[in-house]
Amino acid sequence: MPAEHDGNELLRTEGLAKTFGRGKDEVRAVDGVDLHLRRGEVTALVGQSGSGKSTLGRLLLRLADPTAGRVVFGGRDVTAVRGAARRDYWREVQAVFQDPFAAFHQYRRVEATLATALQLMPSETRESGREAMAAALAAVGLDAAETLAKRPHELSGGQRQRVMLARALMLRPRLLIADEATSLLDASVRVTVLNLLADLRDERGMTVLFVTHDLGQAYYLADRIAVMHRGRIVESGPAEQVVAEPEHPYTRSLLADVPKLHRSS
Ligand SMILES: Nc1ncnc2c1ncn2[C@@H]1O[C@H](COP(=O)(O)OP(=O)(O)OP(=O)(O)O)[C@@H](O)[C@H]1O
Repeated sequence: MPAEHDGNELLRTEGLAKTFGRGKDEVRAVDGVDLHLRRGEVTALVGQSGSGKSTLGRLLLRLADPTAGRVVFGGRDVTAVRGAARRDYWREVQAVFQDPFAAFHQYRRVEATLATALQLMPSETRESGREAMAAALAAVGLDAAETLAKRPHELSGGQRQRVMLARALMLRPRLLIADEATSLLDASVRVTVLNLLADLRDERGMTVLFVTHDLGQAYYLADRIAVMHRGRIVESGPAEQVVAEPEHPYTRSLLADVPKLHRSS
């Protein structure tokens, strides 16, 4: 796949790498990745467990420092942003993860969880925090009056994941990274969340990086698919093309093992 340096590009990585350990224990979790995310598109990053997807996601989020390479967001090199500049970056790039329980305190009410997003908002807009919470909950199909006082155990898995999406949306990010965000959900709820991500793209023009081990879900949702294997992107292109005419043997092996979307695992 040739590099795309068109005006539609929101994020790109250049030779991005992350190595853990040394000598014989060395693991090249991310090994020279050139990833391109276009504005207003869903790109799926697909690979089996251990292929390096989460490490790449953490590098993009600036939660880890790369061993080599660059991350360019909106034309700006963000590879080494820290402190206030990193907090600014997090307004533009938000993430939801597999287990919404893990990210937040078990006994914390939804309102307190959503309030943590306000800390990242510019102070002049914090006044309207409650409205921002209600609007974000409405955008994910939840009612503020019913939801704000609830604790995680009073919500279903799908509702919890939608609360985490609402939290991310409050910051109106330009890029949303969804890392196995639908993996633990029941099949019907999973389709609801996948459709919600599609709506965010279609109605808000949001750019989404959808990280998954499941090529079936990737095909359902994504405009483009990048296949990751042993720290490298081994194949990428329009979703139709990658699925219909896979070039790499690893992609073909993933295809042979596509779980049906309506199955729960
Ligand atoms: N902090 C770390 N220290 C050492 N090795 C690590 C660390 N984080 C990840 N690795 C290794 O890097 C490789 C890629 O891991 P990573 O979690 O990114 O893969 P993944 O595709 O996201 O898999 P999963 O879906 O199971 O999380 C694995 O071999 C893993 O053991």
